Amino acid sequence: MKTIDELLSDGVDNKRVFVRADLNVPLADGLITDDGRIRAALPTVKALADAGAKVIVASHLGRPKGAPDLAFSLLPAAERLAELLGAPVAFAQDTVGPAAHDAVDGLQPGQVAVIENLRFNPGETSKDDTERGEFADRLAALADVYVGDGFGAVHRKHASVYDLPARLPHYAGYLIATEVGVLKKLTEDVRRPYVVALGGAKVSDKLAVIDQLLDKADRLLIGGGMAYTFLKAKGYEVGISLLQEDQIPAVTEYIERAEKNGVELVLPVDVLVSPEFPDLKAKAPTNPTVVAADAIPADQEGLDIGPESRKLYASKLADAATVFWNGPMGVFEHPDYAEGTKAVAQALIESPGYTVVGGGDSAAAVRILGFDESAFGHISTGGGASLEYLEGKTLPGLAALED
Ligand SMILES: Nc1ncnc2c1ncn2[C@@H]1O[C@H](COP(=O)(O)OP(=O)(O)OP(=O)(O)O)[C@@H](O)[C@H]1O
Ligand SMILES: O=C(O)[C@H](O)COP(=O)(O)O
Repeated sequence: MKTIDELLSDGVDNKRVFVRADLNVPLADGLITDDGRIRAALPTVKALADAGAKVIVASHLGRPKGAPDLAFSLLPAAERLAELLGAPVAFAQDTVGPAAHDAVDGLQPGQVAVIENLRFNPGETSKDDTERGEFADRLAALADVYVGDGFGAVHRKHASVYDLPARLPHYAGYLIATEVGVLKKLTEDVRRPYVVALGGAKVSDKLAVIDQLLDKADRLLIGGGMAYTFLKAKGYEVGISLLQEDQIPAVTEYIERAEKNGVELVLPVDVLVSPEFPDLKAKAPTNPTVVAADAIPADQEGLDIGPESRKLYASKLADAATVFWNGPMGVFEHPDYAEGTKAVAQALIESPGYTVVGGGDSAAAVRILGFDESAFGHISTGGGASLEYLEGKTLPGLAALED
């Protein structure tokens, strides 16, 4: 993989450089609630601008349906990028149309433009190679060189991630180089005990990584919405908690394999329950009840790990030499259900080992809950991407930068 340093040493003065970043930041009422991914894009954008390139920054935001939808405009991200760069950033209201070409044509060496959300075009995410290729051709017309730096999206076989680099000289940006370096350590020469904490809501997305980790990790802590599928597989009732019924056979096999492989699989011993999902906007108090994990009432939903589980998980993290954590332990967006996630974050901070936070919502949770980012070994910008890397999958956005 050629890196941006090679590009910079060859010289980029006056060249149009397309940077595929991941500026997919969480928004509430049009305001960015966590700008971590924009800050993570800065080293590459700055280095290129400082070297005199005309920098075109492109990204997706959310999952619009292949057509313009202002709720998913990249404008707030472009404005934040300008603030962080301390320099004006042009914004094009389309992606490959006249506005994008005007914005690029108007760039002087050292200036930056952001083009509108790539996913406003059906070609970006199309499963059809020709449709994706046609969109990639139109993107390629904007630039002379491609820099892949959107680590959070490298697991997507999308036009700007996979097809575009094949059409331009391509290089990996600083963020991708850093992220891959860290994850490589976890797959190659991990220091033990290696403890993995998994939570969040997307059980089916995370099953494949559990499958892999059963051969690699020494201890696996399960929390968040996915814990209830495990508790159900153990024969407990889970009330109206998040449950992926169809995954129970797979999870049952994992529980058996963990035992066989000597992997310690740790499940919550108590949980916080409530009759309904909390209002994440108003955040009104909900008076949750603590119940044992095997005694969840039929009409209640488990929304966080309980106080005994918090202590248990912290103790299981205390002697780790390496920790990988992905997915919040509860519905941390509501203060009544943030304690489990806080306890795990705190345990990582106190851990003497090397700690990696695996992206997406967990990284946002760390920052939103007020933890100091520098207290963690590495906070990845990619949730799904880091998990797929650990699964050992070929990631389209990395493969495309390799040849
Ligand atoms: N017990 C629970 N019931 C329902 N939802 C939960 C529960 N615990 C956590 N969540 C939700 O899980 C969501 C995060 O899950 P997700 O799987 O997306 O995490 P992630 O892997 O960090 O993020 P990403 O996939 O975006 O990188 C949060 O919005 C949180 O509210
Ligand atoms: O948030 C993410 O994990 C990345 O930006 C990828 O977004 P996606 O899951 O919508 O492809």
